[in-house]
Order: sequence, then C-alpha cells, then structure tokens
Amino acid sequence: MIELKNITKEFLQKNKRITALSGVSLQVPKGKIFGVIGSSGAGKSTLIRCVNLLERPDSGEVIVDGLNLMDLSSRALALQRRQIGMIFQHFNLLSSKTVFQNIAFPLQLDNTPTAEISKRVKDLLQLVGLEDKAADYPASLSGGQKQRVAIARTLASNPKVLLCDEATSALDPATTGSILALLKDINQRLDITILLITHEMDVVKSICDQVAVISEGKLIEQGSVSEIFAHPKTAITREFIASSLKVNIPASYQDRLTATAQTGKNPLVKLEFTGQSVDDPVLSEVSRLFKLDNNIIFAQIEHAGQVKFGAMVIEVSGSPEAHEQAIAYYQSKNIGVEVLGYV
Ligand SMILES: Nc1ncnc2c1ncn2[C@@H]1O[C@H](COP(=O)(O)OP(=O)(O)OP(=O)(O)O)[C@@H](O)[C@H]1O
Repeated sequence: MIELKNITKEFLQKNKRITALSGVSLQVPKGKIFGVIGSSGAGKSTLIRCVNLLERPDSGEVIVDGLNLMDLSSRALALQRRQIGMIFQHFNLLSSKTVFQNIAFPLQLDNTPTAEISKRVKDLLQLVGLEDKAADYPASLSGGQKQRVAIARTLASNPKVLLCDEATSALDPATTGSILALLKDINQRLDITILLITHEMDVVKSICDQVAVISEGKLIEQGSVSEIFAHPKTAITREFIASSLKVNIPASYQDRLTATAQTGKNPLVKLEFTGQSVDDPVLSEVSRLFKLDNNIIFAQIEHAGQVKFGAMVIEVSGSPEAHEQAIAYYQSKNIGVEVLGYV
C-alpha cells in the first residue's frame, strides 16, 4: 500500500547541509500497521511527511496504492492526498469549532450534502466513542478525547492509509493504551493501512506488525516485530527494546542492597529474557538442580509477536557454589544474568 524507494532529503540550516533522510526504502503491505522508531532528530517526522509529500523528497519514489505521488500534478496530488489521512501529536483541531463541526469540516470542503454529513459524523462519533461530545469545544476535552476527534475527522474522508505522527506522545500511559486500541480497531475493522512514527518501543510492541528502526536518517533495521525483538542486530535497537522494560526494585530491597556479599545476605539477581532465551521453566529447574530457592521480587514478562521477553528480579538463597552454578545455567539458556547486589 505504501512504498518508499531510496528516499533522500536534505535541509539547509545556517548554510549547513543536514541529511534528514538517506536512501530510505520501506514497504507497508495493505492492512498492516508499520512502526518507525527512532530517537529525537533521527528523521522520523521527515520520513512520515514524505509519504503525503508534505515534505518533497530530493530523490526517490513515493508510491501509495500503486501511484507514484512524485509524478502527479498538484491537482491529482490533492485528490490522492484524500486517501491519506494524518494525525498529529498535538491533534491540530480547530478551537473555534465544536467536535461535530471539526469532524464535518473535511466533508464540507468536499461539498458533501448536509444530511449525509450529519449521518457520517454521527457514525464516526460512535466509532471513536464520543457520541455525547458532539456539541463540545476542543478546549473542554481531555487529550485522549481530542485525539479521538482528530481520528474521526481524518476518517471522514474514508482514507486507505493513516499516517500517525507521534499520535500518543502527548498522552498519559492509560490514554495512550486506549488510543492505540482504537487505532488497532480501525485498522482491523476498516482495513486501513497504518504507518506510525514513535520514539516508544511500547507503542510498537502493542500494535505494530512490522517495525523499522531509523537512526541519523537511515533505516538500520526492519522486519516483523517478533523478528526484531527476537534478533535485534544493532545496539540502538537493543536499547529501544530495553527501554520498554522498566525494572523496578521495591524500596524495602533498595534500602538493604549492598554491593558486596556479606554473611546472612542473599544475592539479588536480574534475569533478562530475550527472543534467544530458551523457553524452559528455568526457575524450578535451577531450584531442583542446585538446591536453592528463588523469591521473585519483580517480574515483567511480555510477548511481542510470538516472542517472549522481559526481566525478572529474584532473591536467591542457597550456597555461594549453588549461585555460581545457577548463573552458568541461566547463561547456557541465553538468559541475561546480572547480580544487582546483596540483600
Ligand atoms: N524544515 C526543516 N529545516 C531544516 N532542518 C530540518 C527541517 N526539518 C527537519 N530538519 C532536520 O532534519 C533532521 C531530522 O528531523 P526530524 O524532525 O525528521 O527528526 P525526528 O526523528 O522526527 O525528531 P523528533 O522526534 O525530535 O521530532 C534534524 O536534524 C532536523 O533538525
């Protein structure tokens, strides 16, 4: 549905050339959700804005639904852009118009008959769960509600493609979750292809089928989400994956934690499960084999695609020899092990 071929884009900043995108190629199959993740300044916004030619690449091809947008006249491009919806981090709603009027706006521009507009807006309000907000103004809505209005407004033109420019970055985690669920619902129910950019691996993990990692204007890795989580090839990708795991040691343990072993203290061990880790019941195996006990202090195990990954912090009792053996055992199963200290 979307294909970028060898896109290059440079900007001039104070007489200096900045390469925002260099040789970027990607394909988003129809009906899929494709995420592009990267840190600040990596080129994400430039990339997504190239898809509807809000930013015109210096070279390369932008093909959407079989049409090379770079070849189109401005009239033909304007028509084609209606097939490509876009939502933004800061919603971009018209503050002087009600929720209803905001959603109706693209339909009015299209000269849609009033009765049809009324029906379509009602259906869209229902789809995004805002039936009771039709007469409200954006200022009285929460961030999540504003983004729902923006999504409804974009869907009013029946786009085939939805571009999401950091659509959840201004929202709290719970609201982020509900907007991502709405995007997934729209993708499945209306068969809309979604390309999103984000700096959060959580977003990728929760709704994307495929992901590309962008760094300094280049796509350094891309593949299915489970492939990338299972076999990250670059340090940057590994960092993004690690950033979606937030290991949390309770204060009562934190207070007692010492860097060196002491009599009467047990090691506090962090285990990291990645796509390479063997999927065995390792805690009970270790306990049986080496006669030690594991007390789980913290655990976050998740699934992305078919891959299990996550982290766990355990307090391990038993002899020092048993601890050594357990650590070697975990390592043999490709589980990352780190002794955080002693408690
Ligand atoms: N209109 C512009 N004029 C000059 N330089 C620009 C312009 N737009 C982007 N750039 C530069 O291109 C590079 C990529 O910027 P871009 O906004 O695409 O990155 P990003 O990954 O979206 O970053 P962020 O997450 O901070 O928004 C940066 O060095 C930026 O300063």
